[in-house]
Amino acid sequence: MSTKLLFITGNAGKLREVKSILASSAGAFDLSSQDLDLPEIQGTTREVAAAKVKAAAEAIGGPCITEDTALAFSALGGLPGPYIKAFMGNLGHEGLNKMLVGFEDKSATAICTFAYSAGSGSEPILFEGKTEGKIVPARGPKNFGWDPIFEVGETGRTYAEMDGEEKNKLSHRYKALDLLRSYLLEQSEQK
Ligand SMILES: O=P(O)(O)OP(=O)(O)OP(=O)(O)OC[C@H]1O[C@@H](n2cnc3c(O)ncnc32)[C@H](O)[C@@H]1O
Ligand SMILES: [Mg+2]
Repeated sequence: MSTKLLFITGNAGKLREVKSILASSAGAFDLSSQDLDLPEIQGTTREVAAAKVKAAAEAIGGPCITEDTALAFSALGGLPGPYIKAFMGNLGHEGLNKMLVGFEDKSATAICTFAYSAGSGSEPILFEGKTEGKIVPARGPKNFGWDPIFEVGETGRTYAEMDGEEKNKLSHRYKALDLLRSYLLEQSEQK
């Protein structure tokens, strides 16, 4: 029997990647999604993720998952981190590069935190994936967020320069989702 997964997100790029990453677990998951406007608190990536899935589970009244993406610049002590959406929206690719002018260290960590709640009132469980890289002037198609300015590890390529399959093998999202997938498969075996 397949495990039902309700992914609360308003982000089409996330949903596309989650579907394609889970496609390798043929038939194990029955994924649906819903867009809810949830409050996102201030705090660490873990605090933000836990609060979001709690709010989602209360609104839905049942089990669900949420996902939070952070982009942490080393030179800025981990900022913008969970606030990357506002920085990206207001400053764009060029502005994000300009934030690091004056710093030699352009390294950054992409962090994905999936949060699972078994239902309203139940304690969230978090699954975290990280991919190291550096911030560079935009290269590649501008389809998804800050993909064009994040050059991955030693690959010499930005996320945007990779095809979906390649990004989904090494991305922050893949690593976090793989942990969530293992957890859910174990749970369903125990039933
Ligand atoms: O409804 P939710 O799931 O919260 O979707 P969101 O778009 O609000 O997403 P976040 O709060 O997690 O903010 C993360 C920001 O980073 C962007 N982003 C997320 N994952 C990304 C990825 O893999 N590559 C590039 N940009 C990404 C995303 O578009 C947002 O601007
Ligand atoms: Mg959001």
